[in-house]
Amino acid sequence: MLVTSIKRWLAPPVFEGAEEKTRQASLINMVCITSLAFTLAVMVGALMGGKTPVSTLIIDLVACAVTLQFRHWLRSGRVVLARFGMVIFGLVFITAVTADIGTIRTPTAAILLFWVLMTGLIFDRRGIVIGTIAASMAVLGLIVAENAGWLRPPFYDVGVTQWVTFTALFGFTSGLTYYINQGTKSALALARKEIEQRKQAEQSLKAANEELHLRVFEVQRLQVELHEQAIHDPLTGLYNRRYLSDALAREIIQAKRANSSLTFVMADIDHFKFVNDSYGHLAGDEVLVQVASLLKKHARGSDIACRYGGEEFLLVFPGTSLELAHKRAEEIQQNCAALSIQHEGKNIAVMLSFGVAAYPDHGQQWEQIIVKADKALYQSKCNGRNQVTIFRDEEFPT
Ligand SMILES: Nc1nc2c(ncn2[C@@H]2O[C@H](COP(=O)(O)OP(=O)(O)OP(=O)(O)O)[C@@H](O)[C@H]2O)c(=O)[nH]1
Repeated sequence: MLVTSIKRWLAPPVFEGAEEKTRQASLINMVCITSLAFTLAVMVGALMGGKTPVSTLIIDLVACAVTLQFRHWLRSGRVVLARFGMVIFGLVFITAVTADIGTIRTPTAAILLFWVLMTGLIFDRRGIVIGTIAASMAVLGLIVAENAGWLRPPFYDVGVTQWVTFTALFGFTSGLTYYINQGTKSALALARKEIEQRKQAEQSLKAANEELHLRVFEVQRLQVELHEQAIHDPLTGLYNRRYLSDALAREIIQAKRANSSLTFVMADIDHFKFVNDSYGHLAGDEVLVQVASLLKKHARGSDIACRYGGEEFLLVFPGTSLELAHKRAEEIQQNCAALSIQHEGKNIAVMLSFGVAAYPDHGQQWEQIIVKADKALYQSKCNGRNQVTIFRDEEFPT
C-alpha cells in the first residue's frame, strides 16, 4: 500500500495524445526526484558532519520546497514553466550554496556538471551549449569572488559532507546514465517492433494487393469468356445472331469507306427435319457441328461465319464480288455433299442450299441484304435444293 502510494507519487504525469509533452514531463520529473533525493542526502551528510553553516541548510530546504513546486507545475500540465524554472533555479541554487560555503573547491561546485547534464537532457544540444556557458560563467564568478575575498572566509573541511556528496554524485551519475541507457534501449526495441509490425503490415498489404490483382484478372477473364459465350453458338462454336448486328453494321461502314462489296451467303441444310426424324436429334446435332466445321474451314480470316437459325447459316465475305461468292458457295456445297457423316454406324448424307446477295448491289442496310439472300435461298429450295442462287430483282419483285 505504502509502496504503491510512493510509486504513484513518484510517477511522471501522462498527457493523453501529447507524446512529446509526456516525454518532457517524464524527464523533468526524473530530474526533480533525483535533485530532491540528492539535496536531502547532502543535507543528511551536512547534519552528520555537523560543520555546515545553517545558511547552507536553509538554502537546501528552499531548494527542496522549490523542487516540490516544480513537480506541482508539472502535474498540473505547466511543463514549460517547470522546465525553465528547474534550469534557472538549479544554476542559482548551486551557485548560492557554493558561495555560502565560501570556496569554489567544495563538491557543491562540481554539481554544476550535473546541472549542464540536466540542461542538456531537457533542452537537447542547445541546452548543453547554453548550460556549459552558464556554468562556466558561474564558476568564473565564484573564482573572481573568492580571489577578491567577497566570499565569506571559507568553511571547508573534508568530512562526512564530502563523502555523502561524492557518493550521491556517483550514484546520481550512474543512475542517470542507466536511466538514459534504458530509455534508449526501450525506445530502440519499440522502434524495432514498430518496424517489424510495419513490415508485416506491408507484406499483408502486398499479399492482399496480389490477391486483388488476381481477382481482377479473373473477373476480366470471366468477362471476356462471358462475352465470348454471349456471341457464340454453344453447339457449333460459330458466331450467333447476337453478334451480327454490331459486326455487320461495322462491315457495311468499312465496305462503304473502301468502296468495295460485301457479300452475304445464306446456307440451309436440306431436309434437315428428315435427318432428325430418321437418325435422332443427336445425329442432327452432329450434322450441324460437321457443317459448321466445314463452313469454318472455308471462311477466311476477315470472313464471318454465323449460325443464323436452327439449320440455317450466314457467311459474310468482305471485298468479295457476287460471282466469286457464288463460286465459293458452290465449293462449299460440293464439299458438303462429299462429306461422310457417321452416326452409330450409319452414313448420313447432307446437302446445302444457298442464297447470295451483296452490298451495294442489293441494298445499303445489312438487314435488307439478308432478306434478299434469304429470298435467293428460298429460290434454291424451290428449284430443287442443293444449289446456289444469286438474288435477282426481276425474280423477286418488291
Ligand atoms: N438436332 C437439331 N435439330 C434442330 C436444331 N435446331 C433446329 N432443328 C430442327 O431443324 C429442323 C428444321 O426443319 P425444317 O424447317 O422443316 O427444314 P428442313 O427439314 O431442313 O427442310 P428444308 O429446309 O425445306 O429443306 C426441325 O426439325 C428442327 O427441330 C438443333 O439445334 N439440333
